[in-house]
Amino acid sequence: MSNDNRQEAAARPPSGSASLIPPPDATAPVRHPDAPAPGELLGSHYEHCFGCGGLQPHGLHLEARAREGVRVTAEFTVRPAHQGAPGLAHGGVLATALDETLGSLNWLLRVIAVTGRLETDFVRPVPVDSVLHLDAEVNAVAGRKIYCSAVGRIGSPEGPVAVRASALFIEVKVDHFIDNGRSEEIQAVMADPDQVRRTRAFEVNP
Ligand SMILES: CCCCCCCCCC(=O)SCCNC(=O)CCNC(=O)[C@H](O)C(C)(C)COP(=O)(O)OP(=O)(O)OC[C@H]1O[C@@H](n2cnc3c(N)ncnc32)[C@H](O)[C@@H]1OP(=O)(O)O
Repeated sequence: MSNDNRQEAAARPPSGSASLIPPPDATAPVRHPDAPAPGELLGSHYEHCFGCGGLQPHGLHLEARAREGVRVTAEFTVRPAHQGAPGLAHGGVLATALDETLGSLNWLLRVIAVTGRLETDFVRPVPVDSVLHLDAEVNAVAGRKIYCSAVGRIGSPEGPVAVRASALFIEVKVDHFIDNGRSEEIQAVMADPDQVRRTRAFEVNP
């Protein structure tokens, strides 16, 4: 793709399916009064998470930071282990970085929500050793449905757009994990007061 065509693609709004368009009765997202302050690092929701967990040796180690409103930013350094084509990031890894950044918006709403749908536009290849600057926000909420979007830019927050995503997150109860997760990990989490505290931080009515 030529540079002109890439610029045009970056300027285009993401082409989303109908289920990613908020319904007419959707409302603006509300930042929870106890949400982390703008500028604060959000921390990991689960230390073994592939996206953000510090104890996950194969993970992306994303660290998201709260911003004003219902918005977060994160940086992701593309390592050789993240390659798809020679010297370039794998698209699935980039989608994971977007998914994790979008998931961290949970901290600002203080709800527990999982990805129902994630649509990604890959606008430009991302070379190994690039730092991808991710910026995600919640656009609207309708009942349990959280409509959000994210963009990733190469090299700086003002750098060229490489990826965009639109997503629908669905609010769930803690039981979603207890009922569906492997019992080994669920029991380990429940026995760890720090992990219980982290999970509680997402709940509006703990
Ligand atoms: C402790 C904090 C944890 C934070 C984790 C963040 C990590 C990063 C984010 C992730 O990667 S999460 C992991 C990947 N996602 C999943 O594993 C979710 C798997 N899917 C499910 O468990 C269920 O399908 C889901 C909970 C999403 C929905 O099932 P439910 O039975 O609760 O809801 P339901 O199917 O009734 O749908 C509720 C509404 O959402 C809509 N919906 C659900 N899935 C949709 C979908 N895929 N596309 C469009 N709309 C969808 C659905 O149409 C409906 O709309 P209406 O209320 O208007 O009728």
